[in-house]
Amino acid sequence: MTGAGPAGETEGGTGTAPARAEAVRLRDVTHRYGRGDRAITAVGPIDLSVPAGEFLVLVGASGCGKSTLLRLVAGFEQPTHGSIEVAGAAPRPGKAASLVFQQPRLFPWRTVRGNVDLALRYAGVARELWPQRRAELLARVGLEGVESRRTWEISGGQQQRVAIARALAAKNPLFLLDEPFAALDALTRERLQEDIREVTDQTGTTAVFVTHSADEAVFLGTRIVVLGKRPGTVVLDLPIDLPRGDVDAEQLRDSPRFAELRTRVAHAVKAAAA
Ligand SMILES: Nc1ncnc2c1ncn2[C@@H]1O[C@H](COP(=O)(O)OP(=O)(O)OP(=O)(O)O)[C@@H](O)[C@H]1O
Repeated sequence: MTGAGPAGETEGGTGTAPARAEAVRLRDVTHRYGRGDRAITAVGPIDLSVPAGEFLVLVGASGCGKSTLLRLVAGFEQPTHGSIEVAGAAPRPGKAASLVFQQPRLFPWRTVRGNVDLALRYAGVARELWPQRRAELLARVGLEGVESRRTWEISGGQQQRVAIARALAAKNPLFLLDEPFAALDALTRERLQEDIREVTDQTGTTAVFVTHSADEAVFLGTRIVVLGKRPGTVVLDLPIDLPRGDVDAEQLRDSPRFAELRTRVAHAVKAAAA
């Protein structure tokens, strides 16, 4: 990775590993809402480079501009200043990335099957391949056996799994996730954290994930960026050196290194918000 903001603290090696392709690049990005006296600067200036395959977690106090940053990367907003590239080009709304929000945003009149099939249709998958792809996706997110249910007949955690399956359907190399597990109970949240960690590791998907939780950030991220209070700039850019791949999640959460990193992140968030 490269590029904390000028005031930011950056950690990590000097980089002898071969350079990975750049999934996302923000150059001197600032975003303001409104005009004149009513204008507020939501975020920036920010310089950030996200290599392909990284799981970047954005943490920061409420209102510091995390969601704004995600919307900019998704192409839903144009930065007031600076530039953004996703895979080397300006982000195209709806095409740049797959998005997962706090609310699953499913189509309630459709079944689980119908919701996933719609995503496959949007992704341009040939209809004859849908049953096989759908089965793969539902197995991947641990949702076998509920295909025929309407979305209101399954739990909140299952609904979020459908949302993740839909996001995976597009085979998009970039995932943007805005507090996707915030509304779930602690146990379901932990299970989904484990699943999204595994799925992104296995598929090599680049992720930018927004959360308020230092715990969630340390468990998920290969790198954590803490934003200061509005307008958010990078105050800490921390590579996470916890093991990836086939790990025992419980052991990982209980490890001294995990606790150390969690404290570090929590302190940085608190100090930045003060
Ligand atoms: N569409 C908008 N129009 C005007 N102001 C906005 C708009 N969206 C966000 N803001 C303001 O920009 C600032 C940053 O908001 P944003 O939602 O990006 O922060 P956040 O860090 O994601 O907050 P939270 O953690 O509470 O979700 C806030 O002051 C917010 O009120």
